Amino acid sequence: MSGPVLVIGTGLLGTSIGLGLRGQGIDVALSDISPSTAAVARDIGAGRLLETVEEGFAPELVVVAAPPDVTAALAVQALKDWPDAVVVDIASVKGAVLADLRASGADLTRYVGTHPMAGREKSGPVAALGELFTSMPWVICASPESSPQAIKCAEALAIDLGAVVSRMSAADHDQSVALISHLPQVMSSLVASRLQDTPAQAMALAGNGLRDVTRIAASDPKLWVQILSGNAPRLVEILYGVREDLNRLISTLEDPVADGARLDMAQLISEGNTGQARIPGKHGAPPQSFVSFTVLVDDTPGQIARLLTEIGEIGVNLEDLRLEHSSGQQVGRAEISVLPSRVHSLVNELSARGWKVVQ
Ligand SMILES: NC(=O)C1=CN([C@@H]2O[C@H](COP(=O)(O)OP(=O)(O)OC[C@H]3O[C@@H](n4cnc5c(N)ncnc54)[C@H](O)[C@@H]3O)[C@@H](O)[C@H]2O)C=CC1
Ligand SMILES: O=C(O)C(=O)Cc1ccc(O)cc1
Repeated sequence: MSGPVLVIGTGLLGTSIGLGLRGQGIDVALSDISPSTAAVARDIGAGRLLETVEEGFAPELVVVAAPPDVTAALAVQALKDWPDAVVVDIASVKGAVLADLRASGADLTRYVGTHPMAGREKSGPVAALGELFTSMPWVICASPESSPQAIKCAEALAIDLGAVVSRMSAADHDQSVALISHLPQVMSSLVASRLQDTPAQAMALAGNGLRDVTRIAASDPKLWVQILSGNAPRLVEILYGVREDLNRLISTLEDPVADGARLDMAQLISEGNTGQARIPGKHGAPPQSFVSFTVLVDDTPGQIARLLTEIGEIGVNLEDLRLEHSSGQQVGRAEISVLPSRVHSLVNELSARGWKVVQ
């Protein structure tokens, strides 16, 4: 893509797109209903303010990165304001936005709905990351009206930001994300909401299991009201199934020593094992097992950086890293994941260099 690109809505996603494109040297103009939000995005380096662009400014692409409930109206307006531009949106629900666009009567030749499957539980420009989309899926939901040139431009945006393009209809997209994104959000919020009145003494026992399951419970309620209501029928179908599973589990646990109860419990966990193993690994590759071990790291500045540098010097590719810090302890725990074939030599080498390794 050569640009320029106009980003409308400079929150987490819009600013991340601006940062990523600026990193490629592409001219980016920024616009937000909140002038101070746009100014923050500009200050971070995501582009220049739309009101400061020169006469005759004509974007190649307009990216609507505002909340789902205003996305269709902004896309209609952008198609009018920028008659030579391709207009894409990145809203998390696609069917509802497309239906509103069609109802507006706008010519949708230059419009393509898209959805980067990358985000964070935070919102606003300050949380933005230029690398947010690297190796993450980006769904292109071309509609029958979209021109081949508009589709190519939408795909170029995703590719330029390092994402992996995946093509789907809006209906297939909404069906897929109901399970892959909206169910996890709801389950995470349901678990975390149980913690509201938990005594501090119990909360102090929290480990990574709880953190893993509840990370996205910190998401923005305003955004999620719009996402859940925009995809409610698909999510409800899945929740009926979850309700049945929950009812079965409750009956089993009401009499855990009954004949067959233990088999039921084992089945629940092992069915979860099967589903979990199907989650793709890095770069959309098939799931791959890594081996993890823990290195104890002194709680002093620069220790993590030194550990990572030394792993690089040893020549082993770090597949994942998780840091855990126990309150009141002078030591942090760095959980390192690598390919099984590399673990033995890495552990030996790190131990020889004086690191405290626990497996
Ligand atoms: N948060 C996430 O992880 C992901 C979000 N998305 C989608 O990206 C879009 C943006 O989400 P976030 O960046 O997370 O939200 P955000 O709340 O960080 O940013 C939204 C921005 O849009 C602006 N805005 C609101 N109404 C506007 C209007 N009428 N005109 C211009 N600007 C307006 C707001 O002032 C705000 O700066 C949403 O449609 C969301 O569904 C897609 C993938 C991931
Ligand atoms: O935080 C995460 O891991 C997410 O998965 C965030 C997210 C939120 C909304 C989307 O439409 C897509 C991704």
